[in-house]
Amino acid sequence: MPDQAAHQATEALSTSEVSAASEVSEVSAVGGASQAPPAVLVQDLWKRFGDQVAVSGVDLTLPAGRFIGLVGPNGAGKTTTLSMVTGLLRPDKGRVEVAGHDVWRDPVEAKSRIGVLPEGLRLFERLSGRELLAYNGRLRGLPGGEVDKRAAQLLDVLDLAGAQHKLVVDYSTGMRKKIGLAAALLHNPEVLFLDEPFEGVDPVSAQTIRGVLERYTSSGATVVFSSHVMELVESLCDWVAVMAAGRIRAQGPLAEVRGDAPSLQQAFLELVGANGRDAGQSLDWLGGGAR
Ligand SMILES: Nc1ncnc2c1ncn2[C@@H]1O[C@H](COP(=O)(O)OP(=O)(O)OP(=O)(O)O)[C@@H](O)[C@H]1O
Repeated sequence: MPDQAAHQATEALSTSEVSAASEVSEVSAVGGASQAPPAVLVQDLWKRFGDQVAVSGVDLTLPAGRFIGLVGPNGAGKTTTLSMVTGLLRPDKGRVEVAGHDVWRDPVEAKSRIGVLPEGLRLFERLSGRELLAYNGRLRGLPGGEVDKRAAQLLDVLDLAGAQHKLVVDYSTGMRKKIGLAAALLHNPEVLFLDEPFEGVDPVSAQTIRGVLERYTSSGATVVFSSHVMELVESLCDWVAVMAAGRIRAQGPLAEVRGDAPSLQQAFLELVGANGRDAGQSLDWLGGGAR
């Protein structure tokens, strides 16, 4: 039932809303995939916080039109990398292009093609969900009528129509993720970056979000999302980059990165060197009861 609901809901999004993304895929189809710029190109990216090197020499080439997962253990550098790729944090060194535009030299062009749902999303709490979308749409330069139409459709699809006049400060964690996603999608970006988009989201809402994202990528747009949940990445993504200790350990089509391992989880544990790590055996006092 949630599957059907998500399908019907995503059908409600008009084809005009994905037209920019479709144009991208048509270019690839006519000109050949090799001629379209990658969705994201990262070269020799570095970031240090004091003594801590958070990102050390990351190179990434993420193809357009894919559902891409960026995975890695806590502290691997995923958020820092995504922040630099989306123009939110200045790199110490390196180059980032999104859809062929340099994020740091040509930020206006690059940012008009990007949608972002960052970690720890800060929203204007004293606006209603509907007002927040109207504000974002106008900031993005969309005409008022178009903003109204898209906002109403997104609120409907994401099951927020009933809460559209409620203040954002009164939204639950999952509702905040969904309104943040709606704001990130409103201008129909070519590349959507999502930091842990399913965290704190219930299974029905997760299914709805999934439906929206699948519809979005099927029209030629690109999703890049970070997650710790390997089953989710394995079921959603067709391209994966694995990060550990500030470096990329593997990147490529899901099947290639998984290799002969029985699951992405197993491949991940091997790639980040976590296999065989003491998983609590040294805590010989732990077990309840004894003092
Ligand atoms: N503003 C900051 N100041 C100091 N250190 C930071 C800052 N931001 C990140 N770091 C450090 O950089 C490293 C990478 O952090 P980052 O948040 O990018 O990792 P992550 O892969 O997103 O982790 P998680 O999965 O736990 O969210 C960590 O060691 C973190 O402590």
